[in-house]
Amino acid sequence: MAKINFGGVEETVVTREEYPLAKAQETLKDEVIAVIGYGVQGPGQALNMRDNGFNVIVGQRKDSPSFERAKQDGFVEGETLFSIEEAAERGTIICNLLSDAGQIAVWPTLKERLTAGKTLYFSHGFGITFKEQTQIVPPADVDVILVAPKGSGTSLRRLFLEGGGLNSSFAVFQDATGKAYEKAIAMGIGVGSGYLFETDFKKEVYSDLTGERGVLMGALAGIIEAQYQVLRQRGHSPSEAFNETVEELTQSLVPLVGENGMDWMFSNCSVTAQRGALDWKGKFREATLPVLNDLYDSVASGKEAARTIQRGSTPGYRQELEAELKEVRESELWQTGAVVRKLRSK
Ligand SMILES: NC(=O)C1=CN([C@@H]2O[C@H](COP(=O)(O)OP(=O)(O)OC[C@H]3O[C@@H](n4cnc5c(N)ncnc54)[C@H](O)[C@@H]3O)[C@@H](O)[C@H]2O)C=CC1
Ligand SMILES: CC(=O)[C@](C)(O)C(=O)O
Ligand SMILES: [Mg+2]
Ligand SMILES: [Mg+2]
Repeated sequence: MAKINFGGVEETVVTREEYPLAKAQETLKDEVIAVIGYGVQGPGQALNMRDNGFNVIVGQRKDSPSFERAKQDGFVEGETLFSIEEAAERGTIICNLLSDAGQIAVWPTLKERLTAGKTLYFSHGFGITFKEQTQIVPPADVDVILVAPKGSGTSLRRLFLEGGGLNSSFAVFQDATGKAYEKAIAMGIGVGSGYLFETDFKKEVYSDLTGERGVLMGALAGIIEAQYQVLRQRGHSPSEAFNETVEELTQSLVPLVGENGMDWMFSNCSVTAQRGALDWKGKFREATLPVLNDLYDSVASGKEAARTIQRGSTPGYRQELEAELKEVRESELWQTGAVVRKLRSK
């Protein structure tokens, strides 16, 4: 296991060089990997594992669009595609890739089929960490492991097809067989991870829920809306407000941050921009710190989990969610975005 120094702090990281695919195949050669749930992570992980030569079956509610999608992806009903019950019965590694709220309803079904020596796999620390709310308490004689790709299942698949890998966190919650750690790493390689960063279930879910509610999604969407609103109210046209808020961010500046860091992006902008950005970044940091601390408290207290579960188990919730997304899509800001996206010259 490589020890890598991150800005002065040493952490354990597994690389594909030290744990090559052939080794992962050897570790898991006798396993039947049952991917339960075929939403976003399900397809990404199942297809990558299948292409990597693992024995993969899918369990999904019959008569659902996702069941049809699994068929279209080449899983064959009765051979590699089953009901959730049957896949869980057949699987020796049961990958719980249902939505976090959906995992609660299905847990009794999975638990019954988690016989001694099997492995329960998650891509989120949610169900285990918030066990008071989810009632997900695995039997003591099974291994419980986690591989959480740090990105969308869509990106996991796309990167894999391009020959790359998305980095993932991995963790062991329960090691009944003495092989849980090895299995977690092998699964991480199997699903198409690049590098694997060691964590625990609680740290994974706390950081993940904070990240997606914060900078990655919630804060990003909120700050974009705020700046667009200010520019529009001060008389700027939709296209100008959008270009200076989103288009330049995604097309020019954030790729530079990804390439070589914040200072690299800054140094590729004018000194005027650099002066202003350095002066204002502190104000934005101080303004958002209390919000981010509130957010972390809400995650750590279980409030965010409670809301996820409460909303996620309400009938018709997916339609409600879609209606909320539609409102975003149909706002002037994102309608402008749709037009601006068509005006990209490639
Ligand atoms: N979406 C992503 O790319 C990422 C997701 N994760 C984690 O991976 C896991 C799976 O997430 P997603 O793929 O987003 O899930 P999802 O929200 O797309 O749902 C997965 C599947 O669960 C099924 N399902 C939901 N409720 C059910 C119920 N009551 N009974 C039977 N089936 C039910 C749905 O039909 C769907 O096929 C979660 O723990 C999530 O936090 C981790 C990293 C990224
Ligand atoms: C894609 C991902 O890693 C997220 C944002 O945490 C999620 O979809 O839950
Ligand atoms: Mg995440
Ligand atoms: Mg998440």
